[in-house]
Amino acid sequence: MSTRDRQPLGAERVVLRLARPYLGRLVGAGLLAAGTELAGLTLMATATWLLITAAGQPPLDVLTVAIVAVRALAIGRGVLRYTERLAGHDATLRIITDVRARVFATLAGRRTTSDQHTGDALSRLVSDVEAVQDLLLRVLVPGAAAAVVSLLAIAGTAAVAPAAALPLAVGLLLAGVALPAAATALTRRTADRVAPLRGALAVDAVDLTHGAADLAAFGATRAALERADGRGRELAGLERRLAAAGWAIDGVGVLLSGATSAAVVVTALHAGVDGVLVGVLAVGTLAAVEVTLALVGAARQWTQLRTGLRRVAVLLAEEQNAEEQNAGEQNEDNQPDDAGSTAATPLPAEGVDCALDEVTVRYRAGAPAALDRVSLELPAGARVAVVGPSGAGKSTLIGVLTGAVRPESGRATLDGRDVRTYRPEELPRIVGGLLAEAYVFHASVRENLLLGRADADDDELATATAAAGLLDWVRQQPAGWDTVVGEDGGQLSGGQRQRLALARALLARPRVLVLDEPTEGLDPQNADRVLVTATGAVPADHAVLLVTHRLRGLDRYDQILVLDGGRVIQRGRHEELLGQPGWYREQWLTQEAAEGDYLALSAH
Ligand SMILES: Nc1ncnc2c1ncn2[C@@H]1O[C@H](COP(=O)(O)OP(=O)(O)OP(=O)(O)O)[C@@H](O)[C@H]1O
Repeated sequence: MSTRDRQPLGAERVVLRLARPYLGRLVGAGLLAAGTELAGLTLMATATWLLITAAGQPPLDVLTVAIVAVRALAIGRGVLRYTERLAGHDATLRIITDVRARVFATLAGRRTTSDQHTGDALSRLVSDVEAVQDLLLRVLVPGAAAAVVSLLAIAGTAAVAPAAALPLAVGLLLAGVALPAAATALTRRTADRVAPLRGALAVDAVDLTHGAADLAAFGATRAALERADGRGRELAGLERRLAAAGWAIDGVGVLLSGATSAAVVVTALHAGVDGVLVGVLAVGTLAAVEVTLALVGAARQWTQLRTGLRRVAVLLAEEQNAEEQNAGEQNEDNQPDDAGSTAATPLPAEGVDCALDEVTVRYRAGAPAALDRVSLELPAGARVAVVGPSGAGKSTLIGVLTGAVRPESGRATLDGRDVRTYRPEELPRIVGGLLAEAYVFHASVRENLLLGRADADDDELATATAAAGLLDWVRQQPAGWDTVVGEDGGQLSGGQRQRLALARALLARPRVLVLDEPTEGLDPQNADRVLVTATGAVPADHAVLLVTHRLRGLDRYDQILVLDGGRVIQRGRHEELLGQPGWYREQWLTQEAAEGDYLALSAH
């Protein structure tokens, strides 16, 4: 069966498969939880026996063992509870660290779906991964403990009063199976709506925060707040409904506990069991049913967790399919250096030859192709520019090169090897640079730059910053390299922010430098100057792929690709393209005319 045909595994199975390396720890936690509950039950039964027997004022030595046992059980139960919590959380936190890393890797490497909201991603990383934690800690561990304690309680009762074991078994079955099933049926539909609603609310929160300025500018703040408020109220309503169902079920649980205890007492009395033992059975039954009622809570938790778990499972299945597909493609390539794992591949020492081979990209099935059979040669040291109208597919082409966008067909290669067979931490050192909407961190200029290359010294920082046209500004700042730039570079102008991102890209010195609109936000003269100094700072054997709207300066480029609607409509050098009718010449004439007007205006 091909990996494409494979259905995602059930959510619980996906999680359990990830938990497999930690199974020993989880079983240990389950046994400790069972031990804790058993210690509690035995404590109640022994204390009851002690109280009833002591009322008859027997000699002290009759009571000594029970007194010691009560003390030991009381202390033991606390110790067991503590170690159970430690073991359970230790196992679970290890598992969810794995899960979170995988969910993050899948979300980070993904640009192919349209439901890409930061808030939704955040909700997947936080709430949905917490669902995995809750499944293990609040469903599986207490569930296992309740099952073990129930069986031992029935066995213990059967040993003391065989007739009383039947009503106890029935009560425990009702408490541990029927009531949890009823709880699930009652709350499932409501619970299914809670997780997506939480995701939507997280999306609203991120939109309201990050988009506050734009919402205000368009007078849409009130409508957006009302929408989020409406969702918040709907969520609160659902949570209230879940809580009400929970209380009702808890009430039934208490009734069931009393009824089971009464049935056990009546049966034991009929069977002629000793009065003291009947008391012990009554209290023991109450304790056993209470432990089993934990399964109702577990079932309720499980209904609330299912949607989150399913979303995590779908993501993890996606990641696994991608891994398997990559492994398959590598084997198909059958190149000598591809024989082992991707981890074993050494980085190419010098510049690399990069190419796109008949690449087609579609963001959604049935949608028009964002790239349609695009081919491109970018040998080591080449300078290639990609131009075209907005939405032509330029950023998508960069996404394919950097491995962020998965082609529907065709492939991007570095020295003949598919970019997607490189490890995620390895690829950016070979192909990378300034991508669209580069993020500037709320940190100092130096820290933002060092993200490009952690071991760069001050001279290298200065060279890259000068090439990006930002060095003078840095020198003018009282704090120099330590100037803090604000959240997403909020304390910089648009142009300074862009130059900082460009300097970081230059400092990283990838063998194929991609620059997506590197001079956006700069005035025309500065844009031209910065582009010349920036590309001049790139080592001669490194390739440069520039995406730009501005055609000035492209006469220095070896090849220009004109994209429109995802297709290459023109290809050639600047002079060749100017010499033929088409988008490039028209755009050049328009820009030159506008530039003339701009220069005339700025001269006044
Ligand atoms: N993540 C995405 N999900 C769905 N469609 C997308 C996504 N990213 C881009 N597209 C679509 O793919 C097409 C090409 O987009 P792309 O961003 O590559 O164009 P572009 O040439 O870089 O545009 P611009 O010059 O405006 O940045 C567009 O129709 C766009 O709507």
